[in-house]
Amino acid sequence: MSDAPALSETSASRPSRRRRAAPRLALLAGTGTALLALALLGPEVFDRFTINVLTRSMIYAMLAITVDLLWGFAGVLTFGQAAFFGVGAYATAMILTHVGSSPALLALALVAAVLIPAAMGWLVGWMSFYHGSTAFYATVISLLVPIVVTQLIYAGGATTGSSSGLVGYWGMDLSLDGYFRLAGVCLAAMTVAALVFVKSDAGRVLTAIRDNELRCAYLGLSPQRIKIRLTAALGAAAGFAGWLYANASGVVAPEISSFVFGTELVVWTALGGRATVLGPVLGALGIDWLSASLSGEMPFLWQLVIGALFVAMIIVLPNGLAALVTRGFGRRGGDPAMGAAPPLVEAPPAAEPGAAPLSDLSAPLLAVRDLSKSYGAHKVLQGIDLEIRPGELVSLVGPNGAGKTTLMRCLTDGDARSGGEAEIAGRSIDGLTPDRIVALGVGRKFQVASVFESLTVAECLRMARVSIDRPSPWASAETLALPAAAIEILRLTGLDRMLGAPVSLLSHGQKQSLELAMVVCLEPRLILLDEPTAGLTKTERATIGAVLRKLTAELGCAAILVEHDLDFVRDISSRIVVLHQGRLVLDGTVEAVVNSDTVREIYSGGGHA
Ligand SMILES: Nc1ncnc2c1ncn2[C@@H]1O[C@H](COP(=O)(O)OP(=O)(O)OP(=O)(O)O)[C@@H](O)[C@H]1O
Repeated sequence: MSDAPALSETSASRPSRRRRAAPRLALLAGTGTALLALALLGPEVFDRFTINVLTRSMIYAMLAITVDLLWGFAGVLTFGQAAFFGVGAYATAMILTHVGSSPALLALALVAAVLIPAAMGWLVGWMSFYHGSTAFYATVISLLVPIVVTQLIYAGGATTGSSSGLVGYWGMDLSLDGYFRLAGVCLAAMTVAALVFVKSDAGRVLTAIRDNELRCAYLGLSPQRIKIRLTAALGAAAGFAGWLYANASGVVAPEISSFVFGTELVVWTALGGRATVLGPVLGALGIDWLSASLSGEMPFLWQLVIGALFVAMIIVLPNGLAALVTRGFGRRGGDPAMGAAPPLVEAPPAAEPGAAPLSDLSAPLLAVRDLSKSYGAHKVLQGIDLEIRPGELVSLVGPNGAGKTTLMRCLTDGDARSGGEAEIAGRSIDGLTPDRIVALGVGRKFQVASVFESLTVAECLRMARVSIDRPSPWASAETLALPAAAIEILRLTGLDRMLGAPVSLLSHGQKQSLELAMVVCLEPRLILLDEPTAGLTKTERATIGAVLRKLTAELGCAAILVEHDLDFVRDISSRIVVLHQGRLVLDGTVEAVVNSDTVREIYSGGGHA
């Protein structure tokens, strides 16, 4: 793919890419070096009390990074990471207490401390993110899991040590300084790995999910599956931190798996700086160390002081401590259109999507029979029969509330309709989730532009290709490889000169065009467009019309266009279908429908069923 010829490259893109890569590398190198220096030189500088406290704080900081990846980057507010940490620590302490201590048993404890929380994380993820669950439900589960784990520890008797915990077992043969250095090196490694991951293309997927889960699903991704895997992986990382903690502290107690500790982790992450990686590290190190120091010096006042400090920090540094450190790194330039972006290149055509290949081009790409949809007793769609073939541009018109958007939903979510059949390229969509229907070759553009507000134009387009080009978990692709049709949309709308611009700065029309380009990036065979020209200028409308005509007439896609602008519909459609009060009342050529008395009656307010 990288051999493909460069089709477009703004004069600013290459130099600015270098400009932006430098601060990123500086941030990585600076963070890694600072943490390694702390790990290696700390024992020479600090007293024993500080070394003791900071060893624990650094382990907590590793745990806080897992909270940040889930909450800051993927948008899943979690109080449950303490449970995975506790399970890892207890698995270690129980093996070392009840089985014995040897290098082999320490290794066994490490395996158990990672695998058990990973399996638990997968189960918790599955319960939290099953199809149809809500963010609130996931957060409630994350509160319940630490409560259940803590209760199991209390009920465990001599096996878990109940409320007294476990103490007196032999961990690794390391001195206090040795544990400090080990914790510091592990924290440095985890921080750098997390920073590399969140800046990679795979890491951007988490931000995309946080921004707009529905759009992710309609780009062929499964946010549920991704979040389940993330929960399992971060459960394993928290378990590893638990293993280190059990070794370093020589004691485990039920409090380390409690939701109170889970909540503290969230507070540290928020005060340090959510979605920054550095934030949770600074938050955990700073607040845990400060709490430990103040609690010794002011046993009755320290919580009041810490509370006042929290309030002051929220007012003075709403973006967290990390904002102080990262202020000089990676700031975007003043002109959004001149932001860094990889050069555009043409991508080779993707492999045939999952649906049966269309050997006969006259065979329907979409076949709908007797489709119906009701909300309770309210029948929104009834007896819809529709067939669409490759190359057709079918406009779906009808007054407000006729059921047009509902029909689009029923064609892109296999669970949405109440009755009837719908097939894409001969394959029933029964029970298929939107991402699986996208894999059959369907692209959907929503009525209100559905893009990713926290990303740049180029990053949005890259997300649109993730289901086709597997993203790297440690790097950002050097080029932006898109289908020729998507590149043409970008050129016609001028977005090719704004690839580095943050989406939040785009106009309404630019967002509509960007979403259309993202849908076209999927190389769909059937495109569903819900009012793509709403709010656009005449020129922008003409551009979208030209693109749609090319996609259907020249490239053989089929398209269903929901549109209120009848002049636009007349100009570009090959067929018009009229929906009225949930029924398909007309299906014919442009001339036949436009001149029909039924349409005049419907649009003049008559035509009630
Ligand atoms: N989630 C829902 N629950 C209950 N009723 C709904 C729901 N979604 C849509 N409806 C109803 O279904 C009917 C059709 O709505 P729909 O949005 O599909 O119409 P439309 O033709 O797309 O209208 P518009 O042109 O205004 O977008 C409306 O009466 C609407 O109130």
